[in-house]
Amino acid sequence: MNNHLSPYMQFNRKEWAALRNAVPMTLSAEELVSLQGINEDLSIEEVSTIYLPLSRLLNYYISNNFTQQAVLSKFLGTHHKVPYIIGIAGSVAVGKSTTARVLKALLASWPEHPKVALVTTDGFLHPNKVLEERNIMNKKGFPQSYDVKKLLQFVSDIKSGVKHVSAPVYSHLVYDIVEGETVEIESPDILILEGLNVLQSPLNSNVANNRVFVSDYVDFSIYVDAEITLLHDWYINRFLNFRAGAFSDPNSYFHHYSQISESDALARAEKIWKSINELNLIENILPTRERASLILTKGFDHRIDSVQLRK
Ligand SMILES: Nc1ncnc2c1ncn2[C@@H]1O[C@H](COP(=O)(O)OP(=O)(O)O)[C@@H](O)[C@H]1O
Ligand SMILES: CC(C)(COP(=O)(O)O)[C@@H](O)C(=O)NCCC(=O)O
Repeated sequence: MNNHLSPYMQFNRKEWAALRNAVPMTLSAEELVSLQGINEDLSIEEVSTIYLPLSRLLNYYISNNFTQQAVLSKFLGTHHKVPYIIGIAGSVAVGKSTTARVLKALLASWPEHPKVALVTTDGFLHPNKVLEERNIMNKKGFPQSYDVKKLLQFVSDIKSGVKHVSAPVYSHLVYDIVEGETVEIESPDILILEGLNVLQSPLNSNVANNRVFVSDYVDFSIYVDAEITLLHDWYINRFLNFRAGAFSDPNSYFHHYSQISESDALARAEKIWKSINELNLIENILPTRERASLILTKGFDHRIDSVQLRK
């Protein structure tokens, strides 16, 4: 059902899936296997019902953008080619990185084989050392925990056509920035920028008098949404999975949680969710949802129930 006053066209799962029929799409057996490697819980039905039509839609937008750039090149008499940036935002544990990795694989499998790079904004968090000095370890993921200036410089370099750009790396397992590790970006056609802050504005950033937003550089933005109770469950599950994987790895931040009882670890995870991630969602992430070009709303089991596309 479409509400005339809403800036979005609304599709339920069935309506969105039907769009796929208008443009037949197939994936090779090899491509399906490689997608399953991204996340073993990701269903292939979900990929073909939701993510394939989405990648098809993005393909249209991106082709259109590249055609416009070719027009500009003709007009200016120069070679004008700038990467297309797709932003993916949403709560901690909603599935941003899984969505980003699926889209990366699908976009790269088009016949044109565009070069797709993926960067997560976690890499632009201040290292734990700085968060500790500033006494904001309990604000990790909040606007003040990011080096926004560095992040803006990164996206600005990409959009200015700088050929070689590098981004710092964050590890969930180490629970910190990995010193000396970077992702190297070499003139991609498409950059997927994933993180809870990609739609945030200077109003909640830590750069005084800054008038530029990360989203100013984003061509198409996706907000992945779900009810808080589901997000809570997905966060706790992921925490317990990290804990289970950390029993034998003393370098993992979660190793500590593998040394205490499961119920104590669970109580700790509940507390972190409530006092940090849920609070951040309500104060800083959810208010950015209506700035997105597209909203994917998940239900039980990460199944996408509805899609809203900006008119
Ligand atoms: N489409 C999906 N189907 C099944 N499980 C998923 C899906 N997307 C994410 N998950 C699971 O949900 C949890 C959070 O996903 P993740 O991609 O790490 O979220 P985020 O990057 O938003 O923090 C992980 O345990 C992941 O395996
Ligand atoms: C590093 C993060 C801010 C990033 O979020 P994500 O990539 O999981 O969406 C988050 O995972 C986090 O560590 N939050 C702080 C509280 C905690 O969960 O430990």
